[in-house]
Amino acid sequence: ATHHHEWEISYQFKSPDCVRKLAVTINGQSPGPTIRATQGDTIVVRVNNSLLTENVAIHWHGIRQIGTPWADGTEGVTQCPILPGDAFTYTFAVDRPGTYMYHAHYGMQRSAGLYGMIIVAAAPGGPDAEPFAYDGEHAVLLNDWWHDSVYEQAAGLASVPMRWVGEPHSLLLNGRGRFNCSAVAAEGTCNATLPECDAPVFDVVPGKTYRFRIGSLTSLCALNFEIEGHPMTVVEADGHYVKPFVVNNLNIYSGETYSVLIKANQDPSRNYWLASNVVSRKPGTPTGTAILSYAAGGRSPPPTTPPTGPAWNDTMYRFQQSVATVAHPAHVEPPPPRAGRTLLLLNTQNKIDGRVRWALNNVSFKLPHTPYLVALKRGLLGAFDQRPPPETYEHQSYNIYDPPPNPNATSSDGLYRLAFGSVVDVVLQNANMLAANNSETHPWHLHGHDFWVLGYGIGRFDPAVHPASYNLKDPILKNTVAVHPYGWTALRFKADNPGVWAFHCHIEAHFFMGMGIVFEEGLERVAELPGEIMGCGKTKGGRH
Ligand SMILES: O=C1O[C@H]([C@@H](O)CO)C(O)=C1O
Repeated sequence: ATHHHEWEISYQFKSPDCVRKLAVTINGQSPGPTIRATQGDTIVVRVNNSLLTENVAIHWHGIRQIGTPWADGTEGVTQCPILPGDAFTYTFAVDRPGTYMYHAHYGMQRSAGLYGMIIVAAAPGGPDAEPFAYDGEHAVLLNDWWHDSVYEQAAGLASVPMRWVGEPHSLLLNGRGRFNCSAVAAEGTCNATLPECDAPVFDVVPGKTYRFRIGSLTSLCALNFEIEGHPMTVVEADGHYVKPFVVNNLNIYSGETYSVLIKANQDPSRNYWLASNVVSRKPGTPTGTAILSYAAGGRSPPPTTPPTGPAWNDTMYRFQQSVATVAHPAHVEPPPPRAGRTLLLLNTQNKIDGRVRWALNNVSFKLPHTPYLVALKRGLLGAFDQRPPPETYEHQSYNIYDPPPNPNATSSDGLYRLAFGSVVDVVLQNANMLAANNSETHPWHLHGHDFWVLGYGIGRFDPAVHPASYNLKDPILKNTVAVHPYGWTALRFKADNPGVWAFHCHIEAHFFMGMGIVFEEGLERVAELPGEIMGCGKTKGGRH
């Protein structure tokens, strides 16, 4: 089946956490409408940009875009942005069942409210049929939210000295949160009685089993999600079935999705909290909440205090969940036994011309003005730096526990060109930031592929030692993975999807500050590019 959607992108006054703010909306909504389809369907979304003075581009997060690399929606990589007044049609297949998301991929626009969920049902009776059963289903999309505009945030990040975005004002569940209005200075901008910021309610019937699809598109925060009194069995991660394991609460990083099963087996005379809490950074934001409602409890808030989650700085707790996430025994897709090429990427916070930036092997990423896909197809060699970025760093001598000894870095828009069909390993090594005694969690997201997660460690990655302990038996396939503080994460993928693909930290501020790279593979196999991805108005695609 083909599903057609007509979207109008516009600014609207919204009060997701009871505080009025301009948000980028889809057909007046933030989050936007959930896209629902069945595996094998085609999605057609015509995006009309009514932002008046602002460009837009939309990325379909977790959808591999096989055969449609120009529909990945990554401004500067796969397309020119959609200009105000223009329309752009994204057409792509959803070839795998699972829980996915979409969001703006232009500047820091995702943080302005342009995001939503994609839910793809398994083809009935097919090889990807779900290896678990449930009676009902709910979806929870997690986010963090600031009252400052993304322009204030971006300008702050690019300033000397940098003005960091700081901790979010609110945590949102399905686009709703609740700010304490007494803390808002301006009269009339906070209204706690608006239905728009009422806690979302999820109904359950006693005795039944529910699937919760949970996604996070936070701009900054790693989150811990909990359903008070209801242990969760993890069954899906990023569209892949997981060997089931039970948690009382779930750590989820920006760009990840999970499905969990819960049994509605608690005292049905009351309600229970859904709670999201900041982890990995010292929390400065109240718990985000929603209500699990057994009918007898009506819509009323639970009688308890919302759960506050595990200790925010318990890295090993989160590490253990990462390691526990492996492929379901009946759905193991073994990785190729070895890679033809290995990239060792040191993640550091640096300074360039006084600006705080992030770098990989001391190169900070900047997006080119001409999208790579177009530049490469047309042989426009001057459109970006032709020198490939470095494949490794001084891994034997670099002390990841110290701030960078030489914080200076260079910036580049060069990319890694991969042999089509080759197997590539990437090891992401985390390190200390500019300030002493701190290393953050970075969720890395790869476009156009799922990768096998071969291993995690805390400390210095040693290429002579650690590959021997890789999980080649049942690694999970994912599109987003955490690199823990002072840790490393090893992943493997096949460069078998012709196109140009971004790979970056999914923290909005960090990609903006240069924390990403780009891969090209099989460019000669990319079909003729649709003119729509280039230029604007009547000159789009070089038409005259
Ligand atoms: O890039 C970042 O900058 C701040 C901090 O290092 C400086 O304020 C922070 O927490 C980041 O992740």
